[in-house]
Amino acid sequence: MRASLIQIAVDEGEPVETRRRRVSSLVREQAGADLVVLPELWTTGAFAYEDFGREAEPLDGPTHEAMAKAASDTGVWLHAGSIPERDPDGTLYNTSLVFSPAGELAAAYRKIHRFGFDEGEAVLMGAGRHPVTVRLPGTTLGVATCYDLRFPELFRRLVDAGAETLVVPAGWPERRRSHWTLLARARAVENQAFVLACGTAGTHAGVPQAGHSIVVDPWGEVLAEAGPGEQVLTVDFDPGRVAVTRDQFPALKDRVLGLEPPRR
Ligand SMILES: O=C(O)CCC(=O)C(=O)O
Repeated sequence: MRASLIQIAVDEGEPVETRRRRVSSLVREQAGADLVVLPELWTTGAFAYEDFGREAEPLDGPTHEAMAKAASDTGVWLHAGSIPERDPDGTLYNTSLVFSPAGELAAAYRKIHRFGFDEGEAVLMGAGRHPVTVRLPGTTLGVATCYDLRFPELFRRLVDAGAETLVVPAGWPERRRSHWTLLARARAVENQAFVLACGTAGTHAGVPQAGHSIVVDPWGEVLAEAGPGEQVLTVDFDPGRVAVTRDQFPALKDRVLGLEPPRR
């Protein structure tokens, strides 16, 4: 299976519509890939809080339209990263969109863990409630977004639902790059799954982005890692390695569920 992670630069100064066209072209350049992955909130930038409301779109808005067409023109599965989605009731969500090679929306995932503590996304957006998996020929994706990477219990739910390839679009800041790499490897090792984590480059809202998109195998080895700038990271991997790893080192089978409360 071939995956291409498009680590787009999100800089202010580039109008959203220009970036949408540029990203569409980059997706079309990935013909021959099976799966193309984009980062989190690449229309606005994950830290451009003031733009969330202005650029929010309905699920079937302009990014949906452009990405559905890019996926079908290219004949790839497209994890189109996330958009600021405006629900008909007015609530904003950080919502990831996954398209089939026919350009159909295969899944929408509203980010469950919102980042920002008492500001930004955490107060401006609603929280998703539903983990999401997507069945592809050859593997099942489990999707999560950026800050979700810090919450292993979500990934366990995805694995329990059959996920073998964990896809994490992000807008991770340079300041905590060491956490990004460490957590991507940890989620791969503990879940014995591939992790495809696609970040952004550039600087927006004064926050330099880490880049360093990364693909990790079920043994925790890094198959490919991007640099800090705009880059397409292409990697070939064998989804069958998940079953082999889980069979040869069956740690997942040793999980003990339903423990008693801690003794004090
Ligand atoms: O957890 C972090 O350090 C970064 C998270 C983040 O930037 C996000 O979820 O948008």
